[in-house]
Amino acid sequence: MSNESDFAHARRVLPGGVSSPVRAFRSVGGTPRMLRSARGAYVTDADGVERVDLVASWGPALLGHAHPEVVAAVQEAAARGLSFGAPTVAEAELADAVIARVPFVEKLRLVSTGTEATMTAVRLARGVTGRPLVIKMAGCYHGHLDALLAQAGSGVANQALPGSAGVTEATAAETIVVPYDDVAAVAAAFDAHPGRVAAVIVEAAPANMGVVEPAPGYNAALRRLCSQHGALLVLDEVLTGFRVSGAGWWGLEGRREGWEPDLVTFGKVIGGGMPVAAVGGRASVMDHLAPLGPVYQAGTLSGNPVAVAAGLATLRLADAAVYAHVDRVSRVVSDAVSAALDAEGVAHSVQRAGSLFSVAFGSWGPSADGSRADASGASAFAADASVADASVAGASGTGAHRPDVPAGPRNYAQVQAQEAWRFPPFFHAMLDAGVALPPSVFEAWFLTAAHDEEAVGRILEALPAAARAAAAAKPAR
Ligand SMILES: Cc1ncc(COP(=O)(O)O)c(C=O)c1O
Ligand SMILES: NCC(=O)CCC(=O)O
Repeated sequence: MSNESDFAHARRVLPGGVSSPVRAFRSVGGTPRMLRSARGAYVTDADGVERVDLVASWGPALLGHAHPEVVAAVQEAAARGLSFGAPTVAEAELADAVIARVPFVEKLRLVSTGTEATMTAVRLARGVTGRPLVIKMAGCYHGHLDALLAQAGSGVANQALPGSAGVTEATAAETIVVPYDDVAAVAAAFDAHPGRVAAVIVEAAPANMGVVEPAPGYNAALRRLCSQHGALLVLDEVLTGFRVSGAGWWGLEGRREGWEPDLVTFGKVIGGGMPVAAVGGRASVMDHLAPLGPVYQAGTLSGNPVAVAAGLATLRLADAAVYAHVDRVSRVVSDAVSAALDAEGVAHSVQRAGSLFSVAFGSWGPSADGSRADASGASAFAADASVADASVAGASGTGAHRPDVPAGPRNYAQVQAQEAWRFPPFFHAMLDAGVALPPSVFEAWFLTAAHDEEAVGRILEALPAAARAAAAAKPAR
């Protein structure tokens, strides 16, 4: 067993040697490390090399890998049977746990992957409204369903694909893609298709084109536009849900601002490392799902008892101290990344949204009017002010001021224009020094409750050499 021989084996029998493209080292080069085990903040590869892990299974491992109490819950559930194909009380308990944290959710449908959750949300929105079209934002990833693969960020960004082969023109035509952070573009899309938009779907805080923190009032403006036009707002919290706070990104923003989506999707942390995801919302919307309503949705392994046990145990353990710790170590690591890059004169932006962060390479200065660099963004917020004016009384307006919007790329086009070629040498220097980052500049870095002083110390030690490698990088010719 070794990384090289195991990956050669995998490549013979799995396309690209992987079960999901983001795991391949396409954009950073080299051979993916074949993992043998994971515990706490560490992963061990087939060569027996242990590294500090900042992938965290792409988000689910909020508590760290193989938390003993989660593993015990899984073992106990497995001993009672792996799958029943019949309802269990644990599913209702998991729904209770979600509803307690995210009170606008009255009912939940459990599925196995985030993709299924967003697919179900889109079908439900179409079924409820009787309308065909969906508006999504360029650079937002919602899983690999046909309807939402256009300009999808994540692995699609790495492949430099506009979308995916195999998606029919008819399907693509039912998705309207607008730039992120551009309220006017959403308003224009509604105006161009009166009475035909079923839903706007947005990542609660985008983290698949790197992290882009929503500008203050952006999600609220989407809420108002959806209400004005009779469409549903689908807030995709697959990545942010139960990770950035106990009530996800909505808990950091929507609760304070007083808005709610019509549907919310969860994945990743809700399953604690096992395949659980969900779509939730008000009963009046959710009850359109079969068996109560006409929108069909099903799954042999949906609500799987072993997976649900992992999710329940994870949510029960994810208390305020866990979130405070993850917030703190994320800040320590992201500040250290920035300091290391500054020390080498590498222009960059650390992109933060709650405890999520990523690094974008390049320069983004505030524009002369104090807002930001690109003209399209400035016009977006002039439009947002008019949306606020037209909104229902009591809703919070955002205004055209943007001093609180961080500098850095704010949409997919800006993200893609960065000096992405600085990332591969940075990534490999970290890997060589014993720190595993997500193998793409477009992905968020994930800290966990298990990243203690020692693990964080190892990350900090690795950074100066990685920053030197980024400084020495040259663009491909
Ligand atoms: C915001 C968001 N939505 C949906 C998905 C799809 O989830 P899954 O990979 O479980 O299908 C992801 C996965 O990364 C995601 O980040
Ligand atoms: N941010 C993108 C993902 O988390 C996807 C993970 C995977 O497909 O393995």
